[in-house]
Amino acid sequence: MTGPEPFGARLRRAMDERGPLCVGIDPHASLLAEWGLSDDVTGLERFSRTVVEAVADRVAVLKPQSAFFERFGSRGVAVLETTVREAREAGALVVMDAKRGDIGSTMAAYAESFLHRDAPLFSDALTVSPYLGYGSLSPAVALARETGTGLFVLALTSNPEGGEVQHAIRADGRTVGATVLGHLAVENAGEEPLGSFGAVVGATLGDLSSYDLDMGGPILAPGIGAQGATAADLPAVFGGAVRNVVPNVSRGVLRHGPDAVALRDAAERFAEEVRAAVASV
Ligand SMILES: O=C(O)c1cc(=O)[nH]c(=O)n1[C@@H]1O[C@H](COP(=O)(O)O)[C@@H](O)[C@H]1O
Repeated sequence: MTGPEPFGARLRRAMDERGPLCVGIDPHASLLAEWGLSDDVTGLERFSRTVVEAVADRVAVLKPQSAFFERFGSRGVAVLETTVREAREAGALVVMDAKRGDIGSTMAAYAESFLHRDAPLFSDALTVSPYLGYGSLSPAVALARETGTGLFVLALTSNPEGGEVQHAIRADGRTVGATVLGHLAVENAGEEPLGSFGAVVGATLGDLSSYDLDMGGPILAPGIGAQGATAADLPAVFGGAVRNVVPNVSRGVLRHGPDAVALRDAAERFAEEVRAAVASV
């Protein structure tokens, strides 16, 4: 096979070697204050560097939340560029959480911003919204295939408001969320050991046995910690698909800063709980 190694294969290896935990880099103003940092670019830079130095050499995935960097304009985006680069250099895969979604021709530009090899914000994967129609994402799918990167498509989100759209029943009797999962199954068909086109499915959602989560790609599962889910919930929520789950914890880890050792210990506790939960299935 020619071309770069696909994201799904790289992610599977990282999950096997490091465990599947994803730590979110979400520099909320309230966390900057708790860490004794100023709510400005200097505080943002210190916060992000501390998280990267504490955990990027041990967790499979880091997920910077773009909004908390964009808040500071171009200088915040420059910090985001450095964060992505340093996290990748330390061996973590970076999922850029920017939740992009637009009509196809504009979607192509969003994809180039994060998934083109020469982009300053080049990341291993990007979160995207399919709610302008799944097909609107096709330029991002095409570029991801070319550059060996991936997408995480919002399917069943962790927030309580998501249901009015995602659980809505279409004319064919399927829910909108199930339809998104179906598109991803087609995208990932035949990809071994794991497809590159993942779904975002909240860990907060309870029993999802009415959904076919086995769509051949990874499942990014936010909601553990601050939103109330625990690692122990994962088997009940995801069933057999739990082996493809990348659980995300942001504030649940970040609130242990600014001490790097405390951050690392918190991430390792979550990683251990996740390992035990996955092994129980
Ligand atoms: O795509 C996401 O990452 C995401 C999807 C979703 O359904 N719910 C959700 O919480 N997220 C993100 O996951 C992170 C959760 O943060 P904590 O609640 O602090 O662990 C935030 O960056 C959210 O934007």
